[in-house]
Amino acid sequence: MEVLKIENIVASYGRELIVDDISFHMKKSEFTGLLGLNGTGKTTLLKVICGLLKPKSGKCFIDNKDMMKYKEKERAKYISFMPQRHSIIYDTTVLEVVLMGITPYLGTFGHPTNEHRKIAYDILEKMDMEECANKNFLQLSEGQKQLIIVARSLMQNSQFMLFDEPNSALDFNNSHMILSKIREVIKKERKSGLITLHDPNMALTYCDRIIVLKDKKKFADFYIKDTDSGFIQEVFNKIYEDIEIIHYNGKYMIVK
Ligand SMILES: Nc1ncnc2c1ncn2[C@@H]1O[C@H](COP(=O)(O)OP(=O)(O)OP(=O)(O)O)[C@@H](O)[C@H]1O
Repeated sequence: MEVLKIENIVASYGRELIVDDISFHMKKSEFTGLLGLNGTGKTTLLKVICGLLKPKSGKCFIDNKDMMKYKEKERAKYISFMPQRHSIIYDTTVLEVVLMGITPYLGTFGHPTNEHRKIAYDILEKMDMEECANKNFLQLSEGQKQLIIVARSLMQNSQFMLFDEPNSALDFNNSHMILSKIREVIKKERKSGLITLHDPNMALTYCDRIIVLKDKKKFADFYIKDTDSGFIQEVFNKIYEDIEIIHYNGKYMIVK
């Protein structure tokens, strides 16, 4: 699996058009930030890409196979989606939540093996969360829950990983930790990530490429290292207004 092609996606809820003709490709070893103001359709687009929402028109292809031709469980082996809000409402341990990531690989009556448990522990350890493994998930703080849901996505180990604001409830340190962890997995294992973020500086720090949505359309799509600061400033000024771009330690940062 080399490329996920997102082609001419149009999506709506009822009559209201939300995403209008968006196309791009997700490639191996690439980490892409999806930016845009509240309500610009970022989550809607992610839901279409992972197959949770049927588009009005347009298609997604993995290596030229229409993704809708895959059964849900099969598709989950190729694409993971970390939603903004988890739907876990029953008592279960943190470890069991992380192990849910392995479900697409198990048969109907299959259970996670000891090897799976070891992998889940390792992921928790890398996030400094191993001491929580046997705690009740529902009793964690919202930020800790968010870390565990990211861990579940990493456990799923899909080629294409989608994350919807995985750092929205995280403190400054954990926010940086989780973004650098996701980047590390993408680079080491040659995966491909698409992440919605509200802080453009996090995107400029950790992503290779930035896609910006505006007025239901793809407004900009650029690779940070190939793009000059003037262009980036122009794009972000049209979104965030009155910003300036500064160059610090080899990275761009924007200030308002
Ligand atoms: N289930 C739904 N039914 C109807 N309208 C919806 C639904 N989900 C989202 N919308 C509408 O679609 C538009 C885009 O929402 P979406 O959640 O995709 O935006 P977003 O860019 O992810 O926003 P945010 O940054 O606030 O998370 C919004 O106007 C929203 O009200």
